[in-house]
Amino acid sequence: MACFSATQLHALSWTSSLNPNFSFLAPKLFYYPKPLRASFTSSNVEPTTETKVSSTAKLRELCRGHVPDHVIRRAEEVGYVIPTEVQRLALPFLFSGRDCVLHAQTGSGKTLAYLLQVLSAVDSQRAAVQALIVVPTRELGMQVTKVARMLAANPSECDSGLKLCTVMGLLDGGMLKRHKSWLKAEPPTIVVATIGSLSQMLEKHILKLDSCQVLVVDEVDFMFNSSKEVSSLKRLLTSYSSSKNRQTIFASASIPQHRRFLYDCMQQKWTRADVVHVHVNSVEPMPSCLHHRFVVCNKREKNPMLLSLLQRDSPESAIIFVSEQSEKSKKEGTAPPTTLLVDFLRSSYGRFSDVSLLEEDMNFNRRAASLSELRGGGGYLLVATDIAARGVDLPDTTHIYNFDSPKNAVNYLHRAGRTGRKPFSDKTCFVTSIITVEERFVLQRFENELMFCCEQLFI
Ligand SMILES: Nc1ncnc2c1ncn2[C@@H]1O[C@H](COP(=O)(O)OP(=O)(O)OP(=O)(O)O)[C@@H](O)[C@H]1O
Repeated sequence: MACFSATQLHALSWTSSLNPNFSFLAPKLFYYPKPLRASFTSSNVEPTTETKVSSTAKLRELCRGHVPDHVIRRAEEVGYVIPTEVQRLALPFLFSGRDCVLHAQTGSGKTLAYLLQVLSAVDSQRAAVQALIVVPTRELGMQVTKVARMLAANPSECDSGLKLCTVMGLLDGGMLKRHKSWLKAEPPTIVVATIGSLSQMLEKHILKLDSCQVLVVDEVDFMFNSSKEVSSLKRLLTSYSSSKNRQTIFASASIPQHRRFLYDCMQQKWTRADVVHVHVNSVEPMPSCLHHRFVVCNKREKNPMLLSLLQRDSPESAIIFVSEQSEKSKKEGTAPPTTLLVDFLRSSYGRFSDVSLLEEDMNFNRRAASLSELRGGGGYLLVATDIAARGVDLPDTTHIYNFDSPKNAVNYLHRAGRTGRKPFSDKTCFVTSIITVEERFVLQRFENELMFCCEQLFI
């Protein structure tokens, strides 16, 4: 094995981050001197006196003078009293108006961090779109819209005749006709949008971003990696509005080659040059309360193996990830693997009254119904494709099962991150992969890249 000095390694890691061809150096993390738990990079930003926050400060103290009092009260009412680490570190930068890349573990509270800044920047008395939040899926969009509306709601001011901050969900599969009338009649203060619906509105000049002060792109690495979305996203960042006239916030739990990404942000003018990279927990990309396990079996034994695992674990609430149906199998008219598994579980596993399903090919209403049923309370068993892996917040999930292996380490991280989503809880949650012997080395690669250890179960 080649041996590098710390300086050489730093240089290599920098080069590898800038040049995608160096990505084979991924396990470099093992040779790194232990990085800081939280780091501020790109423009070598260290917290200044104004941005330094005591580690015991409550969310109220952090937000005072920036976020309207009724929003802070709402946040407290729903239990957001102590800030999470990313909130404590990022909010001072966000409130100062700096562009930020929020790079922190799944379930660490990035949504509340950017929503508090959005609600501090907008003026609800102005009828103009002042903040835009772009998300990759309708499901995540509905969730963010709901949290934004919940925080913005203020019945007492409504009574006193003051206008409330309005939030529009401009999401794929929504009623675009109704949204057009809404935008023309009285523009909402905040728009949460998927890029497809947003682009239609921008191209037809129904939505204008002249007054947009804050632009958030959630799950930013996913958006830049999606061939369908990337050109629209780039147009949004540079043509439809200018980084000079807005605050830009990017968020994700995974930003592979983040130095390269920050370099691109500045070079391509997606952000201003003094963008801050708030990187929390760079040593541990996944929450530490997760216990990772695997079982080995033949492909044909996967169903009974899953059943044995469910009977053994007796999960309170679980998500089972299954691969999407291949184009070939669609053409052949075969039933999707998700449907087959749901049918199998419905007939052989009686612990839950029903097994829910969430996948791309379902119509949007059924997808929405599936998620709201789960949020209704009580335990659930959800069979899903990777559509549920990004951003979806079902905090009661205690177990994740990878019935089919994720395509890469980033997908593993986001699937695993659908559990362990209670920021101040140490309760162990389980991520279990059902693999064949041949897949063991792939899982080992994920373990190296994401720095976790998987225990083998013998059932
Ligand atoms: N300060 C807080 N106190 C208590 N709970 C919080 C706090 N901030 C966020 N949460 C809760 O933590 C959970 C995860 O938050 P959120 O969805 O923002 O995570 P995230 O960082 O965006 O995760 P992902 O990368 O998976 O999208 C949510 O259920 C949210 O309500």
